[in-house]
Amino acid sequence: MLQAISLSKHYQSHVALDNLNLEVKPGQIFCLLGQNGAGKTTTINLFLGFTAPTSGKIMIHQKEVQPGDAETRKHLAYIPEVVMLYSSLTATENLDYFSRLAGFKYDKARLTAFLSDCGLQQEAHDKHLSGFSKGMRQKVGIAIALAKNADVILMDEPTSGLDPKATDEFTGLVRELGRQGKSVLMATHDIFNAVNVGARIGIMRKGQLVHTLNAGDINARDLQELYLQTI
Ligand SMILES: Nc1ncnc2c1ncn2[C@@H]1O[C@H](COP(=O)(O)OP(=O)(O)OP(=O)(O)O)[C@@H](O)[C@H]1O
Repeated sequence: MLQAISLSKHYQSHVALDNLNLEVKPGQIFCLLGQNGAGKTTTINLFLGFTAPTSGKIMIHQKEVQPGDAETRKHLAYIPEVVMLYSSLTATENLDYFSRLAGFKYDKARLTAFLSDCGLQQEAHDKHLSGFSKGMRQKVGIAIALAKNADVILMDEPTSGLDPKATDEFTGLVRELGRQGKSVLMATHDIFNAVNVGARIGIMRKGQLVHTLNAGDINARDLQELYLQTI
């Protein structure tokens, strides 16, 4: 479980996050919406322990996150807008390498199963990443998160630049992560996708979480209207 408690982050006199409270339960997908500069990436970076809060607390499984803390990082996986992988290695080699870094050693059959479960076509498994589309890289990124056995997955605009089919496939994978009991916090600009995938939706403005709602209680059109009124 993820919690932000009265979380604030200041950069000199600039307030990037202002007393943010949010919770993502196991199996829950939480989509964070907000204009450029609203504070979504700052929130994710604080959960990742990349930077320290000015005040307030970040909790992962009831344990406070300290910047650079290896213990809490074990539970986390991160899917950024562009997943950084080794272009000169194949999909299987990347998965093997990052799994080992996280302390897991899998045989070839298991590595293949992770990649297939994430929808990467078999013929791509042993190809170098240099020829992969963004959607294919995102699938390898999710496979790494699964292989790492992370139960908290943080995503920063993971569908930006994906075509509608790749976005739909990605959405299916994220829903599956939720079914497996993972907590997913996703920053996105994609209102339709947020309604489609998100159990909870938060709208941020100027570092504050202004609205939190259930995806089931709103359609994309009404959410867009609320979003435009909010920002
Ligand atoms: N390292 C930094 N130093 C100074 N200001 C920063 C730093 N990082 C972020 N900010 C500022 O904090 C605010 C929040 O930025 P953040 O990147 O979290 O927004 P965002 O909602 O993720 O935006 P986007 O949708 O463009 O990714 C912005 O005003 C940004 O300029």
